[in-house]
Amino acid sequence: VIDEVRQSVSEDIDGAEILHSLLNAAWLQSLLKVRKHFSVFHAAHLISNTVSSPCFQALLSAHDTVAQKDYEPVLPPMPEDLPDDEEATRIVCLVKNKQPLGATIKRNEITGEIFVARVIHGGLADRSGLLHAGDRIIEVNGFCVDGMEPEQVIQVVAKSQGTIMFKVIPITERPVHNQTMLYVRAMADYSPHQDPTIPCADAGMSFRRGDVLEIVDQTDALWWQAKKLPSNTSCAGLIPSTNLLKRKQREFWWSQPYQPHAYLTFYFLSSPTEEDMMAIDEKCVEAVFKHQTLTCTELRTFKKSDLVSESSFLSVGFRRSMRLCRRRSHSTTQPSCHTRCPSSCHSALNSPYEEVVRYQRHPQDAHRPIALLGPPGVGVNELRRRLIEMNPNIFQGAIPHTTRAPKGYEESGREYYFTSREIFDNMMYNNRFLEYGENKGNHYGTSIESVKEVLNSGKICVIDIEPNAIHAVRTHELRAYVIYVKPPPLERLRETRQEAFITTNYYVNRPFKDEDFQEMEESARKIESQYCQFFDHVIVNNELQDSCIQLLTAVTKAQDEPQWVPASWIRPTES
Ligand SMILES: Nc1ncnc2c1ncn2[C@@H]1O[C@H](COP(=O)(O)OP(=O)(O)OP(=O)(O)O)[C@@H](O)[C@H]1O
Repeated sequence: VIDEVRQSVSEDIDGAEILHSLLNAAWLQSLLKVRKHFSVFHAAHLISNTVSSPCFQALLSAHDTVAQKDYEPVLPPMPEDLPDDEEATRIVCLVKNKQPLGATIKRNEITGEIFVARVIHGGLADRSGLLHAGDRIIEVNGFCVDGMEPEQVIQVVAKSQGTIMFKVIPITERPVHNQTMLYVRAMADYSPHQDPTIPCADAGMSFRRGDVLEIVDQTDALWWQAKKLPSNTSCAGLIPSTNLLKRKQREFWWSQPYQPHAYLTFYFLSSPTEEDMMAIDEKCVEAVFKHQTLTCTELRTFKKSDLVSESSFLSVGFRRSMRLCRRRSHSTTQPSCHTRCPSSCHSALNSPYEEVVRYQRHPQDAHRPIALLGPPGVGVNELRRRLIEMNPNIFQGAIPHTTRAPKGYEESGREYYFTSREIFDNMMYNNRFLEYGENKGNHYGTSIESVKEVLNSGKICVIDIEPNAIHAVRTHELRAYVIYVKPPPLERLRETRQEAFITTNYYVNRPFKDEDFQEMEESARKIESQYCQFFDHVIVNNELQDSCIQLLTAVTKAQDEPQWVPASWIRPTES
């Protein structure tokens, strides 16, 4: 066609005539017919495919469900007697349901006016988007609130049924919300009802060391808003900011007799400093309802019967002398077993919140080492031994270093790495030991390299550590998963340990005595009070078989499922 037209143009023939004959050409008419049929068929085919797709069906069904729903209660009509300067006021109707309203109020002590002090993230007020911190409340359900006590205003709100109507003068300049996503692990306990400085205890959120918190609002420099994870509530609670909590800890620490780790267990909070007064001397009242849920775990991959297999294996890292070094450090006030403290550990110790991120080990990455700890005699080594024995192709201990001479049957790199005192000291000064100690004049230690050696071979390294070596394994370099083995109640210890033997300094181990159990419990209490925030998992070693299954489950999860880990492991800030 193009050729024909081109020819006609060059021959200077009447264009209209050509166009007429072209459009009437039989071939063009047929072509147009085919095209028409094709496009109708194609569109119909496309539509029928789309409509019958499961997604579209689900969408239609969702639409029908929503459309059939009656949304109750119907909001009341807008009041007719709105003042002339209606620009300046806003009527906000919120329908009460079982969720918290999520706002605190305060009174200006000079003018007697009532203001919204804080809107809690995720609460009803926040989700409505209609109430903001700084809005002045003039009326609640038709009651003028000026001059009322905040508690009286709350009473009015509490008594109202169905709908609550607020008449407010909106704040002219709303503060910019600082809502960067931040997850932290609490390094201290906090209870809002024991904190006289919190602006509104009912809006506060308690937490315990080790809890993972999602910080949802940092607008206020002193009081952040957070949710405890895992959470099934949309409404956040007030918690002290890092700086405020640090200050409270410092004040508490100075008010206590000397205790090296007092800051970790503070509950009672001192009175606010002058700087605090400006921001937190607000009279705030609110009722907040909260719920918590727990999740449960399941065993994957291995069968219970696997746990009793009796294959022989090389029992690396179970050396008695190394364990005795530790035992001595428990029984004396002077530690005879020392640990490496990486530079990041000091900042971790000083901060009340540790920033964490969700970390999922990539299948090609090295495994996470498993660090077991517990009070002496609780069964750390029994569990570790059984785990390795069950599958020596997957699990292995780290080979310790020693300065003692090898015995006839021993080989360097099998039972121990036999090293000179000079090399040992060198490694010690260069922070290459996770922990080290002395027994009968000989030195023993577990090196970072020996752990990495196991990991590099593709196996999961399972070590037992002293509690104060936690900081040495919770590093970007090792990324250990820490499991605490806790003794069961005294009664259960007596029942289950009838055949058990305690490791002693003497050649022969002896059966447990009652005072051993009591010492174990006392030691467990101390460990928990200082280190529980660092435990990734806790196993109560009651029935040995159950504990083995729990250990295996935890170890599998540590490798295959996402975990909260310090953010510094993923984006290290220190060299
Ligand atoms: N759940 C249990 N039920 C019965 N006996 C147990 C249980 N757990 C461990 N035992 C026994 O208790 C004794 C002490 O356990 P284990 O040697 O593992 O202690 P440990 O925690 O490694 O302490 P240490 O290093 O100080 O010896 C062993 O005889 C072990 O078989």
